Formats: sequence, structure tokens, C-alpha cells
Amino acid sequence: MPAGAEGLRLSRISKILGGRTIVDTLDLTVAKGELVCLLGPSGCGKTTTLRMIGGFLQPDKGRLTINGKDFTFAKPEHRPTAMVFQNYALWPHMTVAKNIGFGLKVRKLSAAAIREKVDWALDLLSLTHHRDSMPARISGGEQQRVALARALVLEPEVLLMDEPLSNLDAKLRVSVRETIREIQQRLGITTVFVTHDQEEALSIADRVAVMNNGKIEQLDVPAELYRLPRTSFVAGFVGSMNTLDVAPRDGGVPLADGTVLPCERMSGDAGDAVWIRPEDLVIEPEGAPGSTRAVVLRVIPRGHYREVLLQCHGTTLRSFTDTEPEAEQAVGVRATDALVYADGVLVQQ
Ligand SMILES: Nc1ncnc2c1ncn2[C@@H]1O[C@H](COP(=O)(O)OP(=O)(O)OP(=O)(O)O)[C@@H](O)[C@H]1O
Repeated sequence: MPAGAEGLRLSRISKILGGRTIVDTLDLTVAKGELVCLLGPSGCGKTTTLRMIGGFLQPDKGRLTINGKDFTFAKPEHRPTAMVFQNYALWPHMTVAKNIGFGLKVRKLSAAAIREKVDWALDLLSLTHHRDSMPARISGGEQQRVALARALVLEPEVLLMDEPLSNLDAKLRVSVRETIREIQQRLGITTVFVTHDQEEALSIADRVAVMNNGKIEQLDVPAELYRLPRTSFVAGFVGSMNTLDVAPRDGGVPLADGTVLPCERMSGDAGDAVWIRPEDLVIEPEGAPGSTRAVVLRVIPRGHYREVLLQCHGTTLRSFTDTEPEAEQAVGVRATDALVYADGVLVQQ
């Protein structure tokens, strides 16, 4: 965990639902002001974990503290948390301003205090011009900003977000994501953000917790998670990979016909799988020293780079490259970096 005070701590939290262990003795500490993403495939227990933090579900085992105080069994309304949902969950018959102020009304704040806080939130999220609009009349991105404003006026110590961007189209997703991150950092709110989208997690989080079967497989800053995925599950979930089920040999990677693809750096020298990121597979002119021959099968333009499929001694490889090879062209390839796994666990020298 980064230096600084602790905001949220889950200690050995478990939850059984329908006779199955959905969250399994999970430990997670989030620093004050930090944004941690829970990332993982459908059904791995992300939402169940978030619902336990929000108090909508009670853990069967374990303990949960917020800023040092125990809230393991507290009801949602007695916790210093606020949740933003995937489907916005706005009241359709209330204006934007009334939606934002609803939780404050429930808390019996004076009309003047509610107005002041709602004005602050409208301004923060650039929604002032929609103060009197009905939710159905504003866009999806604006509706999600209203949902965020409604959570923020409650001044939560921990903000919980459950796939808040998944109902938005790709372009809007990026812009609302940037708004969320900017405001979260400006206000310094401890945040747990659930997503199954690895690109979203890597771009918004201070740290990402990759979950599998109710457990956290790796909790790390995005760059480290990408650079050194500690299990093949994490490696398969974060970024793109060439996955070869072979043992490394002679400082490289044996291909289908036994030829060794040279590799400059390998995480280890013994294992049962070698994984190479496409950007670590370099394309050079045929016969370049330290390379092995390959034939280009397909070139897919990806904007500022190209995705190239190669036939290399009986093995199909994928490279992301700045070079401009053509289909059927013979080239040289070599790997700069490779991750070696044994029984699904990263081998490090
Ligand atoms: N009330 C329940 N009774 C039985 N099983 C449940 C219940 N709620 C959730 N589950 C199961 O728990 C598992 C984890 O659900 P959860 O919603 O936490 O997953 P998730 O990682 O958030 O996935 P998704 O991205 O699909 O929402 C799923 O297999 C789900 O079917």
C-alpha cells in the first residue's frame, strides 16, 4: 500500500452465497485518497465484495474498517460510504437537482444546506445548466454524472463504483472516466471501482486488484501489473499475449519445428510456458543478426501501430510494430522480453 493513512481495510472477508464461496478470505487495504480497481472476469466476486463494503451484504467471516472504525455489520445508511451503480438508478420523476439532493433530504438537512451542497455538486460536474432537467431528457454520460454528484454530496469517506461506465459508448466512457478520476483526486476520496475492462482499470486506478474465484491474485500499480503479471491468469487478463506452452531452451523459445526464437531477457530459465507481449516481438529485415525467419500472414492497421500475424517455424505469432511489413513478406523476428511460468506462476530469477 502507498505511504499514508489507511482508508479502508478488509481483513479475511468471506461470503458464501447459494452454498458457494463467492469471496474467499480476502484481504484488501486501500489508502486514504487512493483509487483501487477490482478487476476480474464475470462471476469472480467483484460486486459481492463491493456490496459488503457498502453494507448491502454482510460478510460470513472477516472484518471491515473505514478510517480505523469497525463497520463490518453496520447498515448501509450508517456507513460513511456512497455507491454509484452501473444503471445510474436515478429517480425518473425528479429533476436533476432533486435527484442530487435526495439523500440529503433523507438525512433531514435544511433546505438552505441542501441547496448549497447541490449547487456545489452541479458546478463540480458541469451540470448547472441541467439543474431543472428530468433524467430522461439528458444523455447517458450526463445521467452518470448526476449519479456521481448524488454520491458526492453525501461527502462519503469511501466512494464505491460498480461498473459505472459500462452503459456508455466507447468515446463517452473515456471522457466520463477522466472526469471521475479528476474529481476523485481533487477531493481525495478513497474509492473502490469495479470493472471487468482491463484498459479502464489500468488507466484510472492507483492500484489494481485482479480477482479470480473470490480471491485477489495480484494487487499492484498498473505499470507493474502489466510488466510482471505474477500468475498466468493475471497475464491473460491484462493486455495481449503470445502464449506458448513450451519450456524455454538455449536462451530462447522453442517453436513448433524445434527452432529457437532468440529472446534478450527472460524472467526465468525453467518453466512450462513462455508468454511474450506482442510489442516485445520485434520485426526486422530478413537475416538481421539475432533474429529468426518468419513470414507475414496478415497486417492489421491499428492507428498509430500495426498488428502483424507471423508464421514462424510452424508457430503463429502476433507482433505490435511501427514497421510496415507486407503480407507474404519474409522478415526476421526476435523477442526482447518474455515471461516464463511454471504451473501458472511466474518464474523469476
Ligand atoms: N444471492 C446470490 N445467491 C447465489 N449466488 C449468487 C448470489 N449473488 C451472486 N451470486 C453468484 O456469485 C458469483 C459472483 O457474483 P458477483 O456479482 O460478485 O460477480 P462479479 O465479479 O461482480 O461479476 P459480474 O461482472 O458479472 O457482475 C456469481 O457466480 C453469482 O451468480
